[in-house]
Amino acid sequence: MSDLITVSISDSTTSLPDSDAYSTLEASQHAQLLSSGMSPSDLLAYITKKKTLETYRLNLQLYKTSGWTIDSTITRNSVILNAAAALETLNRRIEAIYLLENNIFLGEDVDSDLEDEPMHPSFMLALSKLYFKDDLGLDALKLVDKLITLFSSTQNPTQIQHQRIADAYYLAGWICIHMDDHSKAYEYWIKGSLDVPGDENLSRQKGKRDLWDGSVGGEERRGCEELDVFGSCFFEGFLRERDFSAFKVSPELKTSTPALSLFEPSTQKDELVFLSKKPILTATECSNVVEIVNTFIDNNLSGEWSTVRSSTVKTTDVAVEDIPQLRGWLKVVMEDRLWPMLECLYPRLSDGTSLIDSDGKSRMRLHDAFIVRYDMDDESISLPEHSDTSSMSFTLSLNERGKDFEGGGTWFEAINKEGGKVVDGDLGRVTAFAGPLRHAGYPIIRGTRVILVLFCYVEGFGYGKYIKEYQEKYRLCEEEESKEEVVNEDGIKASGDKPGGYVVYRQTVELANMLSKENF
Ligand SMILES: O=C(O)CCC(=O)C(=O)O
Ligand SMILES: [Fe+2]
Repeated sequence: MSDLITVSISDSTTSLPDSDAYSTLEASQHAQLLSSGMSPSDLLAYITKKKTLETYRLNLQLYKTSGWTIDSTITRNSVILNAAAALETLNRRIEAIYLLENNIFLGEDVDSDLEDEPMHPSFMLALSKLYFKDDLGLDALKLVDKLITLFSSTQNPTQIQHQRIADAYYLAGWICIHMDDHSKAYEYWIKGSLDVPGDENLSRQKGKRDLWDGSVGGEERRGCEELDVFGSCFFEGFLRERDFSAFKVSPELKTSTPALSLFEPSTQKDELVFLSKKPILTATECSNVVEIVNTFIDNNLSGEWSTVRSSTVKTTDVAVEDIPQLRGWLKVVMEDRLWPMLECLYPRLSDGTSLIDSDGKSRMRLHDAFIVRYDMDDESISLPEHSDTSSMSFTLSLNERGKDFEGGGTWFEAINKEGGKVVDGDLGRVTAFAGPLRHAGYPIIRGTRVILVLFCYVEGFGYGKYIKEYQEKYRLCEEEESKEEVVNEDGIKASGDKPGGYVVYRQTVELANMLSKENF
């Protein structure tokens, strides 16, 4: 999960500053640097760094001279915030944190005159973002909670305060997602959307719960009949041994597989990946779904697939929540087939509970669902190694190997110590696995492969603490840092991708935007 914060989702355009802020002297200096061999992107980085340093120095100077007593357009708070933002951009986070915590410029000969005053809310929000980026999730959450409490007691909040509280709720949710506690994240987002009605980010998150949670109504079921939902592939309940091929974590890789920590070892028996022996979706259902997706892309995206994630390779996918015709169908599939399947595959969690609550209802919830397309002609042929933001994930094959494509499948690192293993389900079959496992979309070599991917979580089961404990027990963090990527002679990794690849989901891109908003 650490790539969540370290990956910088920067715009790769290399346009130079506009002419207003750009003197002739600077322009000629830059032209010289370019002609001496500097690349445009290096030049842009150089210019940005120089400007940020200037911003920092200017604000330091304003602070030293109490500039706000002369210039009424600035305030002490804005000076401190601007300076801290510049420090963060300059990769001087410790100084930025110190400045916001103490109102003192570290290493500068200037005293604070604000020592005993309570921290300003804008500092709290900025500081919690910095704590979060610095992997201090608990500190960040504590501060953001304080901010939420503070605002809850504010009468008639201003527009700015409204935005700040919406951001605080939004950030709180992301901190929880990063700590692998989806239930708590949605709690913050739902409460936030009620406290700050109309905030787009918060209502979209609440909208996901309104959409996916709760039993399927009769109306929704009837609407699904066309999709052959009640096809003949139905199992009379699932049996782990009979209906699935199970893949064990290789004994040599157990200590480097924290995903094991989510489950009770005696019932899980080191089996974290399962492939259904029979189709879970009928052939008609699969082709109907693919047709609906293609029609959606044609009608809404001018026939062009795009992506909801950020990756080092070209990826094309679409979120199921955005395709109205598929929503009811997916709900029925989850309730009737996928949740019962998980109950038999993952009978007991590491906290001793099961996937059924005390009322006999499933605790499984959908976090995100995507239709993913790999297409040889479109150069989107694989997905680099990653772990999902989920306790359990599914990939379901919506078209046919041999007929529609060759290659592909889901690669898992932990189930074979010699370069992992590709698990490839045929049409309508499902691969279920523990989300924190390292896996990849293995490259196709012909045609178009279409799959449905689901990220799920268990209501009330925050698994972050189990992962952390496991990592600490086996000191995985240090190992991971020093772990070299194993690359074959042809420069390709066992997972089928090039070295250094990553993939992060839409939520991570949104998160990165949120963290950099208003300079933080
Ligand atoms: O292509 C596959 O089978 C894997 C897809 C996957 O891991 C994902 O979309 O998160
Ligand atoms: Fe994945």
